[in-house]
Amino acid sequence: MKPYVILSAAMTLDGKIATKTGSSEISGEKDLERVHKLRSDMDAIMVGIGTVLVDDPRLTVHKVPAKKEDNPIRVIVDSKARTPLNSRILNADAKTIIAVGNNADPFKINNLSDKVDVLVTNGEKGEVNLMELMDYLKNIGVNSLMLEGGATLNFSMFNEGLIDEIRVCVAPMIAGGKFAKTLVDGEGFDKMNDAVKLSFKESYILDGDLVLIYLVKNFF
Ligand SMILES: NC(=O)c1ccc[n+]([C@@H]2O[C@H](COP(=O)([O-])OP(=O)(O)OC[C@H]3O[C@@H](n4cnc5c(N)ncnc54)[C@H](O)[C@@H]3O)[C@@H](O)[C@H]2O)c1
Ligand SMILES: Nc1nc(=O)c(N)c(NC[C@H](O)[C@H](O)[C@H](O)COP(=O)(O)O)[nH]1
Repeated sequence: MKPYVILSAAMTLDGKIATKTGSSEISGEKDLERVHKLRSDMDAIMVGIGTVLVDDPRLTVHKVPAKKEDNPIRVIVDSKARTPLNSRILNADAKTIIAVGNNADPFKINNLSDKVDVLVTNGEKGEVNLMELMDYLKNIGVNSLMLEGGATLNFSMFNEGLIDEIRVCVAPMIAGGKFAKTLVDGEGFDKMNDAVKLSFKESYILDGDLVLIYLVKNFF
């Protein structure tokens, strides 16, 4: 069992979601409003620890008018319980769940547990078991989940067949750089035959940004 998962991201025309230094202001104002409306429509929002460490995101609805109840549950994929104790995702603006791996330091888990819910999962090599996390979320009533990156987590989620839909903003910019993060990094697939297949659903322009929506053809 799993929630319906929408991958939401903004990238430059050359597919980068951040520069090599981690700078990632890509969407225009109109597009950010679209993303925050989507946040308010979803039960939960998930990012990887890499994104928490670089961006210190709030993961709340703050670009369109909203009440506290409109904020989705925040889910962090954090194998080693490295979330800093002063991170904004630990504030009281929304419920937060931190999923860790089975090798995470019990002391760090305890510190995080004082502030938010911590779920210990049994993934390979101490990583977060994403299937187990999806099952847990669905069981607590999360029917829709917005995946907001980053590049590494996006690949794992595709690799395990857990993404249903993609909504990506393509901004009229080129960032370049072989060390810049792309929409999907991770190990990648060996053969184009193994690439995730998509079907086009919709596209539109918001100021200069192109919004593309695709459905994932899952064969799992
Ligand atoms: N433009 C956008 O839409 C957008 C959105 C989100 C993030 N970003 C950018 O992406 C960058 C961060 O991406 P990233 O790839 O470094 O980090 P990430 O956010 O993808 O986090 C990856 C980390 O999660 C942990 N993890 C635990 N279990 C895992 C599993 N099963 N699979 C994968 N990861 C697992 C690992 O420690 C791994 O290194 C930042 O620069 C951020 O600004 C951009
Ligand atoms: N759609 C989109 N356009 C962007 O230009 C951008 N940088 C992100 N990136 C998403 C990522 O998860 C960021 O970390 C949060 O957007 C941080 O900001 P918040 O405080 O949560 O609003 N997403």
